[in-house]
Amino acid sequence: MENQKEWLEEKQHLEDSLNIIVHKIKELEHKEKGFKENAVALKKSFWNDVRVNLDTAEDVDETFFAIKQQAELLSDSELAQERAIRNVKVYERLQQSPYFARIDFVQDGQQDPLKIYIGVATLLDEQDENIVIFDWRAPISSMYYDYTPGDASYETLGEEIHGEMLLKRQFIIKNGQLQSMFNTGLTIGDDLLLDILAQNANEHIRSIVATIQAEQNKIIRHVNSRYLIVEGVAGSGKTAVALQRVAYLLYRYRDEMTADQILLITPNQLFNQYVHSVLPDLGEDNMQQLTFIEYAEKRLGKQFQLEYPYEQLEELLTEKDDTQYQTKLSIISFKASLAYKHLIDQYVSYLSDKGLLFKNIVFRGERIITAQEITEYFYSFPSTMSIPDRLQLVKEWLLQQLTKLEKAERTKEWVEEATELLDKEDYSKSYSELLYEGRYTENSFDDFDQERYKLARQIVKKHFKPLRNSVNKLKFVHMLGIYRQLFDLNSSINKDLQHLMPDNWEDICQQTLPNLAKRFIAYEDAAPFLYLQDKIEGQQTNRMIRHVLIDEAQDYSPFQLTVLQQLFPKARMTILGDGHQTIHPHTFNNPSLLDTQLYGEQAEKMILTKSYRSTKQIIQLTAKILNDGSEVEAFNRTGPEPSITIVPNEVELMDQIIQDINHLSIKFETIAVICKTAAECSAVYKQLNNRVDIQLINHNSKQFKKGILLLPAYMAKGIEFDAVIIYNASAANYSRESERYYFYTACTRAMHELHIYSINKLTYFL
Ligand SMILES: Nc1ncnc2c1ncn2[C@@H]1O[C@H](COP(=O)(O)OP(=O)(O)OP(=O)(O)O)[C@@H](O)[C@H]1O
Repeated sequence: MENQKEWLEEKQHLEDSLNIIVHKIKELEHKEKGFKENAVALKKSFWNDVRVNLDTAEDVDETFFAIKQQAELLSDSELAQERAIRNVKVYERLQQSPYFARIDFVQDGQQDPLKIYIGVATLLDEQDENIVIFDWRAPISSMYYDYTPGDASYETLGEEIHGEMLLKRQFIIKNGQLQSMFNTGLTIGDDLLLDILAQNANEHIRSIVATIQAEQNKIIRHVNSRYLIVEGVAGSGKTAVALQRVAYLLYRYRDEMTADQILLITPNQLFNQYVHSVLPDLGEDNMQQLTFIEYAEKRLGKQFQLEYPYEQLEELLTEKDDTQYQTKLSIISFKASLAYKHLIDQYVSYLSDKGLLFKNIVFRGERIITAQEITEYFYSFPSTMSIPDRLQLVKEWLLQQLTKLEKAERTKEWVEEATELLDKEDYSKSYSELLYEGRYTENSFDDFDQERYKLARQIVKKHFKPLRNSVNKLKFVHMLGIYRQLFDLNSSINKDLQHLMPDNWEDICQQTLPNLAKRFIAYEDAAPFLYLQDKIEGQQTNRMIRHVLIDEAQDYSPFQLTVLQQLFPKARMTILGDGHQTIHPHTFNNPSLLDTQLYGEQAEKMILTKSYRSTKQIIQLTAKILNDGSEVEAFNRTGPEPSITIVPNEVELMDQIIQDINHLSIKFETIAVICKTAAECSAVYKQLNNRVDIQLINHNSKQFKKGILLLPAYMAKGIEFDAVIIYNASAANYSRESERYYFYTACTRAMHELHIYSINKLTYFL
């Protein structure tokens, strides 16, 4: 009876809230119409309201200000209209589901409890006086995530407010209809969470706003330290939390920060698509997204061929020869290390006195300024000046030299010839320019010479323009040569800096030089190359970005972190990852980005130990792969035991996988067949393609649709699927200790079912 009464009361409350929302929408639509009409009227009357008078300088100023004022009025009206449209959208979202929770809280010293309804946005009453729905990010809403009924507190404006939470209730409201409600006890609606986690996977990660757990809430709302490091087991919600955190930061700093000042660094384009819908679903604009290789490509891609991380991985994962494998691995991990950064720092000090390389400046096949001349000019400045400062002076000097050379060039024969060959259009352009400059008089004697002179000037200027541009961009610095010189065993650098070079330095040189000769920058060289370039040419920075989040941080090297820190000097950082999912070789034998020591005093670390993605059975099996005693706490959701099947050959394997797919397709929407490499995927695709409807995902894939997917493990990073089939977990396929975490990452993508196959002997990881 009591329940029935509460149900009816809540239904009534929902109806009242919906009425307010309808009222707000109508009001806003009315206002929006007004702003629109105003903008149209302003546009129509724009020139009537501005008196254009250009007679005197004062008149020009007056006209300018009148136009500016009118433009500002128009822009205000358009902005107000945009804001109104945006708010209508927020209310329309609230109309579907105005709130997901209610807490009743009585503050110490007060009598009446406050009923706090919590939703994805704030709703005020019709008079705009009282809050009907609290935004989930409001300080008071924090209690919903942090406490169970009983003593509770929250912090607002630096003050701690204490009291008692009398009730904590959750709602499921869909299409404006109350579907269910339940009072919760110990943790936030285990039932609701269970319900959500048992659902099928999606092409996009979902918002977790209604079921954020207390330990996740701390991360979302943390604002104290410059660096927040989050180490969390597979499936513990790191990505979900990162996205909720962006929404929180946008709310908390809404007057200071916009979505385009937040950057999420992601592993690949597929992942970008996977996470891109959460913020719009929460009514916020999306943050910017970038992969490290995209950044490197923006800076180096035009001049060099860059190796993609997947290419590096494929090469290592398919390397059969153990010695070769170890050599490659050690080279890659040295180039990712802070020891290598130190070597480059010392190299830069060395270059301060000698050894910087320049290019000749060539015009029409002729060296007009030699590299030697530039070198001499550069080193004529004292070495107390920084290299970038000296390069700026060299640049100015070169531009002056070019101006002199350009003048001298005008009388050369080739210019005369080029003038003869000009078409009518160029002539008339030069004629009108001369007229504009007041040098053409229609009747003066030297008009013809003037025109010739003008044309010659134009021709030479046009030919010199690319040179000037290159000088302005410091292209005269021979960056590739400078980087290459470091690996030249015959150069004096190798003697001077020998004490900083590892034992296998010769191997490193032998492997690097042929690449550089082909203008090929291996993935492990990208960050060091950019770092060296910045040290020499001057630091490139982006001061607009205020917060950088690095997801899957375990796969970035300390060197890459340095490059990012220098690139975004104004940014705070949230760094999320799981050491057990390290798959990129450059991180092996190097400090992890999850290690606070890399950041000094300014870092705080938070740990997530509970996994929400997979069933208890899957978590128990995958935890065994780690073999280091580490514990993964499973959320209490059960499912069938994962299967491990040994088959004698590939034909049998295909048959079994097809059987599995057919069987799994009945209950699930997204089934992934995960292979070790793209090469293996291609071979499997050929076999499966005409027997089942399967999507092949590779490094170029930007999105996936629900269905059956075939992909290499590195592309599945960060993503999840209803069921996962591991293609061939044989001892032959996964034999190296360094592939353990790679295999673990693949298996932990499964939410509900995991099926592992092996041709003959199974990998020792299991
Ligand atoms: N509080 C929560 N409420 C509902 N779902 C949650 C919650 N926390 C995590 N999840 C769900 O658990 C799954 C795993 O989350 P997510 O992908 O963010 O984990 P992760 O730590 O980034 O995993 P990995 O490191 O393995 O890629 C997702 O489906 C996510 O929606």
